[in-house]
Amino acid sequence: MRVLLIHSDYIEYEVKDKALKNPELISDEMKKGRMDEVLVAFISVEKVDEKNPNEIVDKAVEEIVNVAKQVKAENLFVYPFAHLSSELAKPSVALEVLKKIEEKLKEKGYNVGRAPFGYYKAFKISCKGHPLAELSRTIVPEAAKEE
Ligand SMILES: NCC(=O)N[C@H]1[C@@H](O)[C@H](n2cnc3c(N)ncnc32)O[C@@H]1CO
Repeated sequence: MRVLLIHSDYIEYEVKDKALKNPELISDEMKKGRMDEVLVAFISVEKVDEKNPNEIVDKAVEEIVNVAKQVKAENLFVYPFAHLSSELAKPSVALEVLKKIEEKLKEKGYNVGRAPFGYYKAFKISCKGHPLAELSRTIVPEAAKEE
């Protein structure tokens, strides 16, 4: 999994078109969204993550929470982003992983938003620009490390 973390004044998105034959079913209210004072996690779920999705979910949550505590962010935004890797997991696995990350972050008490999966989206983001405002993480299952 590749994660790009941007501590932002805001992020806003608007769904434009389907990017998959069967994108995530969404309500009209999910077609646009905005979150303020937010740590945005752009996430590419990778093929190697299919070896142990649950482990990847837990590791991603741990990484995101660590950064959220450092930048004192209470609002988090999970953004499906297929552009951080050339070896992507299949959409069915990726969506489940992203949903579980969202769910576990909520369980930890954060306000969590998530952009719809399987769409082209317009988005605007305002990076805060402080030294920890732009971070990236690569997360791999333990099983993959032994190969
Ligand atoms: N910016 C627009 C976009 O990325 N759209 C992507 C994601 O929303 C989602 N998607 C598909 N596979 C993945 C994956 N492995 N990881 C994350 N998202 C995925 O499906 C769209 C087409 O790839």
